[in-house]
Amino acid sequence: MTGVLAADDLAARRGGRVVFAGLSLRAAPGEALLLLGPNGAGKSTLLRVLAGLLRPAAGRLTWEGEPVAADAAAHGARTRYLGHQDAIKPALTPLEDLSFWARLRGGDPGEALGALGLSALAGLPCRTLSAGQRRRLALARLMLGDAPLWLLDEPTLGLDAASVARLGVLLAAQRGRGGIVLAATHLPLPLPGAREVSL
Ligand SMILES: Nc1ncnc2c1ncn2[C@@H]1O[C@H](COP(=O)(O)OP(=O)(O)OP(=O)(O)O)[C@@H](O)[C@H]1O
Repeated sequence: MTGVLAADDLAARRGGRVVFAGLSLRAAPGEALLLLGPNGAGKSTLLRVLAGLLRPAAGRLTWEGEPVAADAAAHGARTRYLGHQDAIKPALTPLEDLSFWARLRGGDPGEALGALGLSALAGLPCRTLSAGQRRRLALARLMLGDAPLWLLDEPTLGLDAASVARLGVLLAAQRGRGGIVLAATHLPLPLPGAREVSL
């Protein structure tokens, strides 16, 4: 499940305004990149471009040397994107949520619940979850199916210390099996040896 992500001379525009230009990066199997910069610098925008959700205004984005735009479905399948919104249906339970995604992607919903400390909440409607519990459920989805590219926008927002440590275990496992992690953050993340990309 390994591969190299490369961006060359990327530019992105939001609302008609250039947010960044001339941005290049490369992430090899097992690597982690931290996207840093002030509010509005373009970190979320860059993650959306890398996820294939936003077309770059200029530049080239490749996976294993092939343009990702040439096969958007393949890029979607290899990517797990965690945005600011947790995209959780309030009527479903955490187990139902993860079971839905497991049917699409594979993996074990019970294991994913346990990894984020959510087993005791498995049968509650998601509308009753706290903000941090919802974030943990969104993070638990990362465990379903092996995707080589994880793109995470403020993954620790709202998490308690124990959950940050649990996330650290997930991130280390992803890198250990040759996956890539790119994370935008204003907070310290459990990503030892991550390279920093400043916007
Ligand atoms: N949907 C949109 N329409 C127009 N402009 C947008 C849109 N989304 C973001 N922008 C603008 O693009 C710029 C970059 O926003 P982005 O969310 O990528 O920044 P960020 O670095 O992630 O910020 P933060 O640290 O606050 O999360 C900002 O100036 C923002 O106002």
